[in-house]
Order: sequence, then C-alpha cells, then structure tokens
Amino acid sequence: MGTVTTASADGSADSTSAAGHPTSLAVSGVNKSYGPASVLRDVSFELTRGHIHALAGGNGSGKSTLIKVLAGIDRADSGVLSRPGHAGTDLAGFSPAHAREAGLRFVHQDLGLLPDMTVAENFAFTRGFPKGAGRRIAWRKLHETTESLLGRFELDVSPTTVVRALRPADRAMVAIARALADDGPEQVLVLDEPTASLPHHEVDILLEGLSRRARQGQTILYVSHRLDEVLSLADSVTVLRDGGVAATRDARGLDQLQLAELMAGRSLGTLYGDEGPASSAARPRPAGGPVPVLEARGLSAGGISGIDLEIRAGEIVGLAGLLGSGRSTLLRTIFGAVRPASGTLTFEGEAIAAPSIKAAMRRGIALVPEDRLADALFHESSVTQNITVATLARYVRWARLVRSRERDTAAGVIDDLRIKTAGPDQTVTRLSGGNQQKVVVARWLQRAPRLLLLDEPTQGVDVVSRADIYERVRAVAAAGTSVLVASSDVEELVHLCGRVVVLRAGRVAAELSGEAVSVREIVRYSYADQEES
Ligand SMILES: Nc1ncnc2c1ncn2[C@@H]1O[C@H](COP(=O)(O)OP(=O)(O)OP(=O)(O)O)[C@@H](O)[C@H]1O
Repeated sequence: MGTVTTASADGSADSTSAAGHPTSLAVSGVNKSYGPASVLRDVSFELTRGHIHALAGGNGSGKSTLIKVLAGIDRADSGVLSRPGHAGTDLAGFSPAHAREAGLRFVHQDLGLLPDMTVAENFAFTRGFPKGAGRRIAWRKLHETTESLLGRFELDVSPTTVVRALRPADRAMVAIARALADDGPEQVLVLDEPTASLPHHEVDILLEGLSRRARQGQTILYVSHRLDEVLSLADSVTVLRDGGVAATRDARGLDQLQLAELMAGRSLGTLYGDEGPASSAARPRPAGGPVPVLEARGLSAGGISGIDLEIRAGEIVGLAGLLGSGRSTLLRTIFGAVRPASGTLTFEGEAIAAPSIKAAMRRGIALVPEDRLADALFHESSVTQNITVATLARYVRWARLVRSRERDTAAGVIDDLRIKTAGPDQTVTRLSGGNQQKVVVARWLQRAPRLLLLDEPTQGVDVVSRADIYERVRAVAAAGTSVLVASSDVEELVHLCGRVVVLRAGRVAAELSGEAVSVREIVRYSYADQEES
C-alpha cells in the first residue's frame, strides 16, 4: 500500500501515510487467543481517509474475530487502536462504547434493519423518536429529518416506505446511511460481507454507491470473500492468513489469482482448480442416464407454480434466479418439507404420493439447507459427530458405535476440505462460518445420496475451499448421485452445472444447456424487465 504506521510517543498514529495521504485510523499489534489456539497474531493495518481498504482471508483466517475486536464485542489480548490527534486506545479493554467513540460504524451482513417498519422508523430505532407536544412522537419531524438524511446519501427512497419493499441494494444503503447518520468524529464505516445476499446486478449498484461515498471522503473497511469485488472496489487490501497479516498491498495491479494465492499461501495454478469458469462451457459434462431420477410436472407449492423439471442420474443441474424466485421452495418441496398444492413428483419412475421429509430421506434424497445455523448444525456436538451423523450405521459394530473409525473418517474429511479446526473433537460452533458450512456439505457428500439438493452450498466459503467442494460434488455425481444446486453465485452455476434452470417469480423462465450455460444468459433470464430480449 506504500503506507507506514509509526506510533508516536503518545501512541497516536502519524496523521499522514508514507504516500502522503491522511491516515484515518491505525490498528497495531493485535493478538487474540482462545485457550491454546492463537487466532490473531500481531495484526496491524492502517486506513487512509477516503480510501476503501479490504480485509481478505480464507475461512478461519481471523476476519470476523478482528471485526469483533474492533467492535468491542470480543476482547483482544493486546493491541492498540490509534487515531490522529488522540492517545492510542488499548484494544484489550475495548468496549462497544469505545468503538463508537473512535468513530467506528458497523454494518453486518444481516443489515440489522426491521423489515416491516418504515425507513424513518428504522432510523428512529437507533437515533430516537423526536417528541412533540404531550411527548407524542413528532412524525412529521421524523419524516423530514429522515428525508434530509436520505438526501445526504443521495438515496432516492421515501422515509415512509416499508424496508421490506425496498430493492436489496437500497436496503443495504439505508443500513449504511443509518450507521453514519450522526455527525460524529471522523467516522470509519466497517462493512462485513455486505453483498453476500445481494443479487448479481444489485451488487454493482451498492458498489457504485460505496465508491461514491469514498470519493466524498468516507473511509471504509470492507470485508469480503468476493475477490472480484475486492479488486474492483478497494484501494488497498490486507490479507489475513492463519491469524497473521500475510500481506498488505495496493489493490491495483493485483489479479484474482494473485490475491487467492496470498490467501492460500501457495501457488494455485488456476482459481477454480481446473480450467476456470470462462471455458467451462466447453468442458464435457455428464448427460446423465436414460431414466430421470427425479421428474416434476406442473409442480405448484407456496411461491412456485407449474414447474417442469427432470434430473438424470449423475447430472448436476443448477437452479438460478433472484432472491424470492422460488429456488429454495422448489428444493424444499422436492425434499418433502413443503406440501405441493398441485402437480406430480416422480422419483426413479415411481410417483411420490404423499411427500414427506421422512419418505424423501428413505428414498435417498438429501438437502443441504441454506440456513446452516438454524437447520443443519448440531450446535453442541463435535465436528466429527456433525460430519458422520448422516452415515452413523457405517460406524456401528455389534450394536456399538466405533468412535475411533468415526473420528478417522472425520480427520480425512477435515484434511480433504481443509476445515480449520483444533481437531475432530472440537465443538462445531467454535469453527468459523465458512468452516461450519464445509462440515454440513461434507456430511452429505459422505453419504452420496441418490439425489443431493444443495441450497447455496458455498455461501461464506473462501475461494480455495470452493474449488475443493466443486471437486467433491463432481466426484459424487460421477459416481451416480444426481445433484440439484441452487445458487445466487452465477459463476458457480456456470462452473459446476451442465444444465441450468432459471426461475423467475416462481416459474421456469428458461432452461439452459451446453454453450447457453453462461453468466450472461442466466442473468438475462433472471430479470423480468428483460423478458422480451
Ligand atoms: N469461541 C471460540 N473458541 C475457539 N476458537 C474460536 C472461537 N471463535 C473463533 N475461533 C477460531 O478462530 C479462528 C478464526 O475464526 P474467524 O471466525 O475469525 O475466521 P474468519 O476469517 O471470519 O472465517 P470465515 O471466512 O469462515 O467467516 C477459527 O479457526 C475459529 O475456529
């Protein structure tokens, strides 16, 4: 990055970097351990005023822990936060109040908005409701101040609109505007995976909004797994690896492969572990066996209607579409978790008369749900138990569970998928988000079901581990498992699937195969306003 932080005698950061830019905030020597596990090791970086600095790193590298330390939620063992003109603050005693006082403003992936409240009410919940005569809420005043705040952020949104009705990028910008609403000291906006649940073209809208804020002088710390975003948005990037700073670089001049290699700490050859998404359309893909494993005809349920779908043995079929297009409902209907209103489902030539989860599992259908924390993890159990729970019968001898065999399997999976854990006996909730996701996916890859339904299988998974997961999915498909994978990551679908079904407003908008499986075509059919194109 060409900047050097030198703490002065009082611990405050020098007010300019070596490149001559004003420093906004510097963090130095952060250490943090959980018992014997060292999670952050001597982490230092600095933020330049009006610049976007990205924090990148593989799963379990320490990004979330560092953000929690900066937010005052987790205590560091040591470390100093410095701002120009202020004495350094000891991060070992840092609290949320200190973070606020230091001008740090956080927007997390879930945005923290109340979706059924209006924009103005959402602002008032953090800033307070203005009161009028008789201590009644002064609604007009609230709407006026909210309107002027939205104007300051160039947001074309009405204060009286219910948040749920906003498009996703506007929702994110409202959360950002709310975080920065009060004119505190020099503020630093910390964004933790803000685009993780945004559809493709909304990401561009948000990134453009952030660039504009930075040009107006806003300092931003940006945490993301998306290497393309990091490189297009950030001025500089700090890469964490195993809790330490692997590199701090100017983002210009870095490409995705170089960034991934800095994260991995080794040469990768290519980003996707093979020829990459651009040429993947040319790769031969299994066409599947002659009889469909699953056949849906005119299937309607919840938000889906009239779905026709066929999946053959060993095929990997993608389900694309915007948020709310019905992807998850379709998977859950096939899994028996949602009752169909009409239409038929046939599995291996046999009509499914009374769909239920139990019946689906008996047939060999497995679902890796989108919300792993709520629906898939056994929180109090170990990594081993979470990996083997779907295949327990394999470890039973003379009516007893052979724990050593179970643990050996888990150790192999941990190794294969590079799951970062203290060991197979570690409680699964102690793992980082991306590593928990790998555990859930691994559970069902172990089982190699007849039909594997994957809902956002690589959400929160770093780029290197994604390649590992793709390889495993291809391997189970090659061995005969049919895979239906729903993903909002369009490149992932292009990379992995021989055929992609695009849903729009609960209906099949297109079925793409061969050369037509491309980012351009998937995006084109996902959006209603381009129906005629
Ligand atoms: N309460 C805890 N006890 C023990 N270890 C923990 C605890 N919380 C986190 N860790 C460990 O700290 C390391 C860093 O985790 P962290 O969540 O910061 O990673 P991350 O970079 O945010 O990963 P991801 O990209 O998967 O979200 C991981 O190895 C994790 O297992």
